[in-house]
Amino acid sequence: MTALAEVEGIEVFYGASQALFGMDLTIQPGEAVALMGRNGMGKSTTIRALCRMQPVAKGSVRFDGRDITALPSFQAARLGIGLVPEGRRCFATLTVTENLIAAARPGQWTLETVRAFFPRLAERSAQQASTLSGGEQQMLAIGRALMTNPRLLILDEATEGLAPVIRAEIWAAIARLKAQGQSILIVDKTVKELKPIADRCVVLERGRAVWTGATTAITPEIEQRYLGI
Ligand SMILES: Nc1ncnc2c1ncn2[C@@H]1O[C@H](COP(=O)(O)OP(=O)(O)OP(=O)(O)O)[C@@H](O)[C@H]1O
Repeated sequence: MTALAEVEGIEVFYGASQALFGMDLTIQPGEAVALMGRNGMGKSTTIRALCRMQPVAKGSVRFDGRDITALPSFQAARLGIGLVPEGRRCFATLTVTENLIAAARPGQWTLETVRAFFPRLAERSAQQASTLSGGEQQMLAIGRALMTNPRLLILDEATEGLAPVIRAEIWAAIARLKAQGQSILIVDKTVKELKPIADRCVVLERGRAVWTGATTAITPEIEQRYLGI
């Protein structure tokens, strides 16, 4: 089976400072993979490299068997890499509907199906994105990514800063996507919330993958060693 996404031995720099030191990551079709690790270990940088928003100095990025290492980000998006960025970043002055339509590309996800998936967005159709609650903005950010009909949906800290009840709602939505066969890459910090959703976990330490395995195989020792504060 051809992997959906394959990051192999990548090195990434911010100016003179190196952030990734031979990072590897594979996502199979239909798989939900969690990218974990302490602050500053390179999770967001790995995502940025995969989305082609960050140049890769060494190694390769492949999507559906195709080498995309040198592709610009808009072309990676066209191939089906859909990012829900950290901090949500919707168009603040546009309405919910305008935000969704602006992202649209042909496929099963349309304004109607996204509204049915997040009824809250249907209720808020005409409301400006800037006036939505944090949870609603997160739903809109996910809705926007779905509107691109991504083959791989990437969620960077999707539940950060949200109240527990809203977090649960977002996790439930992600679980529904996973059940529909959506391939997902999730960056998040809470093992407890990731366990029921992610099939596999890749742990980063100082810019490389140091542990990978089934999410169910994460022991308290692994948590303490790589994720503990
Ligand atoms: N724009 C940037 N310019 C310079 N250095 C950066 C930049 N973005 C990230 N870095 C550095 O690259 C390294 C990896 O950062 P990255 O944001 O990928 O980590 P992370 O695991 O996503 O962390 P967090 O959980 O805090 O978001 C860190 O040392 C960070 O300081």
